[in-house]
Amino acid sequence: MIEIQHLTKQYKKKELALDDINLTIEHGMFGLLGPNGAGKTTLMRILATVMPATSGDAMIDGFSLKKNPEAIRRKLGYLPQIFQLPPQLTAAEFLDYCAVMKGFNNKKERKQEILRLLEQVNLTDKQNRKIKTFSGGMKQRLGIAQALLGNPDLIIVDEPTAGLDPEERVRFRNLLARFSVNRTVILSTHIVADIESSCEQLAVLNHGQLVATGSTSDLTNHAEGKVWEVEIPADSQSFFNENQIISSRKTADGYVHKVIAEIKPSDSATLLEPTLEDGYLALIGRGANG
Ligand SMILES: Nc1ncnc2c1ncn2[C@@H]1O[C@H](COP(=O)(O)OP(=O)(O)OP(=O)(O)O)[C@@H](O)[C@H]1O
Repeated sequence: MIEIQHLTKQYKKKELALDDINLTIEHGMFGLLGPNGAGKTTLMRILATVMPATSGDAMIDGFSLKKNPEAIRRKLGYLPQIFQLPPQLTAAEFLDYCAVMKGFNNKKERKQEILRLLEQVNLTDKQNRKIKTFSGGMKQRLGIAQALLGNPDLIIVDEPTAGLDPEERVRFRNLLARFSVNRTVILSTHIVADIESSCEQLAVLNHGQLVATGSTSDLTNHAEGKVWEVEIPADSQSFFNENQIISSRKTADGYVHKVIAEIKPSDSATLLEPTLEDGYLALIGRGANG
């Protein structure tokens, strides 16, 4: 279990990247959702002991991040948002190198561990191929294999699906969900679909602040009674601002907008059942993404 207590981060004299974060994360797959610049990477890097917090602490399975980062490092696997893989090495050579760095000194044990990991991430038949020939999805799977070295209790994965095609994204998400059965996996993303099917619990960060925690249905409920379908005839002007519009489609007579509004925006507007994405967009204060 992870208990984050009053965690704050300030980069030089800039505004707070994390502002007094308090959060409990249990076993299973946990989603950390937030728009670009929300503070997700900052939080992931602090939990992964790569960077210190300005103030506050987190207890990870009883160890303090501040007082005992080495003990936490031993229990932790981390896949950063941006990582470089050596293009000339094969998948097996790369994992062998990582295993040596992690202290696997026995050659036979190291080999067994690498074969186990390659199988887990479905790269056994690619183990002798050079990394420079790998697709984005294969590189991410190799990245998660190095994070799984030593069977850590906690895996932190920062925006892993960026740049993957839809099929690879689904495959990677399923892979993470499988690994979360006996451990904690924290998945940070700005893509709601990454969280929807796989995370029981989640938190939403925005401008360095924790704006929601709970289940996916708790998040969906933030948009309850606020999502409307509105028809705008071709000869009328749309009266919604960009932040309210979730989606638009053209019809023969004009447009149909899906919008977020606290009150019924027009007589003909129809109330819709919110989705998780609607809940998220309502919470961070915008309809249109980006
Ligand atoms: N090394 C740094 N020095 C100064 N400011 C930084 C640094 N890293 C991040 N920031 C700032 O801290 C805030 C949070 O950034 P962070 O990268 O943690 O957000 P994020 O949610 O991960 O966003 P993204 O999805 O774009 O990576 C942003 O305002 C960012 O500009």
